[in-house]
Amino acid sequence: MKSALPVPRRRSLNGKQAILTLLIAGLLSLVAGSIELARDAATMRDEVKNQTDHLLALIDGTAAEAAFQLNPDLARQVADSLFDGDRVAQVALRDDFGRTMASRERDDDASTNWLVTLLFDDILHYRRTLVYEPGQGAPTTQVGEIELTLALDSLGRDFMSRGLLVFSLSVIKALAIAALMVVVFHAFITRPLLRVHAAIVDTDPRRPGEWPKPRLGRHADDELGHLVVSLDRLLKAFQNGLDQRDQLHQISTLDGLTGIANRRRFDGFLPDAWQHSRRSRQPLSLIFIDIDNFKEFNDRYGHVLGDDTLRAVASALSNTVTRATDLVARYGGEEFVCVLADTDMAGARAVADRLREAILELAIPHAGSPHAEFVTASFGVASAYPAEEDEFGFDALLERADAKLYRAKHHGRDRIVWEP
Ligand SMILES: Nc1nc2c(ncn2[C@@H]2O[C@H](COP(=O)(O)OP(=O)(O)OP(=O)(O)O)[C@@H](O)[C@H]2O)c(=O)[nH]1
Repeated sequence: MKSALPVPRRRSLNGKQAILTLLIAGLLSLVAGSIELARDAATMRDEVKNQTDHLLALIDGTAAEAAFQLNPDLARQVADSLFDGDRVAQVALRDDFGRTMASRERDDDASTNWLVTLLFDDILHYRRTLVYEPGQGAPTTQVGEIELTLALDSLGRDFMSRGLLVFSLSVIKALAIAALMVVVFHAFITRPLLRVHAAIVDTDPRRPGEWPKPRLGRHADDELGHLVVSLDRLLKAFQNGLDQRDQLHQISTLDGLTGIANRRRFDGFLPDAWQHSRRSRQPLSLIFIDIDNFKEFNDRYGHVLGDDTLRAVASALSNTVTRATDLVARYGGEEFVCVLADTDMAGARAVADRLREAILELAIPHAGSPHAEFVTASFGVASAYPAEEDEFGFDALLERADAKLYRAKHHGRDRIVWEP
């Protein structure tokens, strides 16, 4: 029967593991990306300084020549060559008196962000003194200067596009490692764990010792393998406990002398049979059986033979009533009771006839019996169709069967008395 309890929504261990790993990976990739970005910014600063120094070194001779000759055309050519592209915002070439010989300037975008300003503001400006070397041992002369300012917006654009690439690559690397970790963890840890979980879920709680113990292969020697071994021991011990409980329960419901069901078993069985009949709207019958003049038998043949007789009668009764839904029990002393499920009065009388015959067929001598030379028994039969509202009617059925048995005894024994 299915439990009516609400089944809690199961969350996937795999899913949790994947989300957690991705979260950690995301966090790590942010940190790693930022570090990469900082390193790239430092590299870019060095590159920009070196390139600019190199550029200024390249034009240094020509610029000095232009300043020395006070040649504005050459000075313009120098300024133009430096101003090529968008990296330079402003360039000016001055003679030794500070007069501007050539200059170029473009508007720098003022909206450049704070990070770019912070990173590059201190390497934007360059000023070089122009020195003329006449050669042939003549002394060098200072002839002017060249001033150059780099464009912050251009540097910012370059840095942003490089940074985006570096940062994206770092994030992609971290995510790829995380995905690999998810797959590896799933294969090595989560999947075997889930197999243990599935095996426990599939275990029949009534037969825990027969659980489908998972084979974990390469995990046999590690903690997972030990977990399965410990679980196996635990479930087997649990199974032993259940088996012992069942054995004790069986022993406690069996009669020690005859081996058939005892009074305790009968007391539990009758109400259940009654409820079953109520539900299925089937009749239920009861037969009380009492060996006749058994006191006399004991007195004449002794208790040992008396016990043998009780065993033989019990065996005859249980061999006659063989349906799984019926029960033969020793009610007490030399008295037996028989519960017949789904059986009406006619059926119960037929069973009682067969039981009487079975006892007679034993042909156990009973010299002291006033009415027969063999052991006989008296029978009281009662039957009922349990009504839906009659939950405890089995007590009345018991009383009625007992009353019939009393009448059978009263009317000379060795007989079956039934209702009405
Ligand atoms: N050997 C033996 N005798 C038992 C056992 N249990 C009950 N008895 C005997 O069964 C006898 C029952 O005697 P009564 O109740 O007087 O009934 P009865 O002699 O059979 O007479 P009716 O039932 O009226 O025919 C008693 O002598 C009990 O000692 C048992 O386990 N072993």
